[in-house]
Amino acid sequence: MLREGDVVPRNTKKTGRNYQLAKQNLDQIFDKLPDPIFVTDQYGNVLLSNSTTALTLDMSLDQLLKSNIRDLVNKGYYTKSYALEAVEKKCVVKGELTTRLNFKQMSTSTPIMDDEGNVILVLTTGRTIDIADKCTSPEERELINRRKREMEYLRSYVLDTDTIVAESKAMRQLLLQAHAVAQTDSTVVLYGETGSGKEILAKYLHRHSKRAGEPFIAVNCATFPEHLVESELFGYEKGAFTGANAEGKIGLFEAAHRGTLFLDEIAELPFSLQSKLLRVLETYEVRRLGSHVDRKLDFRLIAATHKDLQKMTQDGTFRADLYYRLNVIPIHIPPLRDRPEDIVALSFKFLEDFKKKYGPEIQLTPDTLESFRKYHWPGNVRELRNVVERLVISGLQSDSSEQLVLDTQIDGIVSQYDYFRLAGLNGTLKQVMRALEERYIYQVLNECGGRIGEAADKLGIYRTVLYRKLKAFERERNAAK
Ligand SMILES: Nc1ncnc2c1ncn2[C@@H]1O[C@H](COP(=O)(O)OP(=O)(O)OP(=O)(O)O)[C@@H](O)[C@H]1O
Repeated sequence: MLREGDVVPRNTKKTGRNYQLAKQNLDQIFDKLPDPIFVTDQYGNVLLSNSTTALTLDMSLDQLLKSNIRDLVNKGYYTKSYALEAVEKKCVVKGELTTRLNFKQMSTSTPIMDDEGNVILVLTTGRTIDIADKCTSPEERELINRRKREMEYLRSYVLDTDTIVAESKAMRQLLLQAHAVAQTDSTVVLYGETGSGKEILAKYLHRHSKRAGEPFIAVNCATFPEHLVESELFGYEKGAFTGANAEGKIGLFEAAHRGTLFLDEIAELPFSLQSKLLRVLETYEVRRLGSHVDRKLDFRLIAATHKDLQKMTQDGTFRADLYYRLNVIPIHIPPLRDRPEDIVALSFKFLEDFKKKYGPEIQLTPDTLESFRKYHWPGNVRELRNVVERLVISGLQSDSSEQLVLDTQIDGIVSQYDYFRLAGLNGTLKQVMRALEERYIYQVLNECGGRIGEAADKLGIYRTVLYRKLKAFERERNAAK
């Protein structure tokens, strides 16, 4: 951060490191733009674009980047192309067009010329026109408004999934490392406590890799019953075993073909399957259960765990050969309590997210933030997100009762006085029971220092059930957005 008296380097020469950084990250800069944008060559081939453009056309960014504008017009993705007109006329061309998903846009195409005045590139930007107001019939207006809401949702989805808060030095370095690693095809193991951000980082690696337009398949090895893991991973042929789907089923390895396979909780993979996984990673061939044919696949593997895999190899619970095959690039995500700068930045991010969703004017007081910084966060970022959401919902801010709620959350001191109101518990019995269940689970996790197995024992449930519940809490919140 700049302080008074600091000398700000002036932007006189376009040779500095930051300029190079900006140039190198042009793809990302494009992708952050909330409006459609693309660059084509003189033949109409799309060279650069962003996810928003792809969304208005109902296609993936990768598909778009392999397309030609003339073909897109011929196939009805656009009603017309100003980019092609700009090549012909050699001047800026503007006008309205409609995309396949019925988005009306004001499009501006600007040609970029070489020294001899030949068009070499065309930059096209679009602004979605608010046509809802011009519609007369209520049905038409409703349809368009619905499309707009869908578009807003997709747009925020595209932008939000990419947002990794990295304010602490440790996380910044980690993201730099991740960015470099994303460009390679090496196997990565993400180590970190539950809720510390392994999956969001795996998605980041995928989105910044050459596989970005292909599938990202996430599999939690702890949530499959042992007898199902093999058929889920490898798939099976028709009638391979009793109870199998009559049509057969494609496995998750195959589903990840050309993309990224994310194996979460890899330490929970049954020992018998570890050697099978190793074989796949050595040959990149899989054979469905009940089949005699090996299928050649191409995917990148990212694994994650909160356990010490190396120690497990010494204990004999994890195959050493698989460990060495997986552990090509280990990335360790520090627990949230070790990066207080992120606690604060994440709190603000989540507060903003939830304010958009729930709308109340709410602020985090310095006391709240201080108590956040001091807290142990056994459930890491996921738990912080939950706490901020509860705070926003209960609307308890800048008075003494808010501190009580936080104390309740953080130190397990339950005040009997008007507990339900202060804790923001209301609604149907089912809703209150669910909220209490979630809170209790996090309290026990806290008492167990974040150790899932121990917490599950204490709660009297299987660890797989506990995982499922934690994921379900998150899913429900996402669905409620
Ligand atoms: N640095 C971060 N910036 C923004 N959001 C984050 C960050 N880290 C984690 N989150 C959010 O916190 C929640 C938990 O993260 P995630 O699912 O990636 O954790 P995990 O380590 O994979 O958890 P588990 O071990 O339980 O599978 C998600 O909602 C995720 O989006």
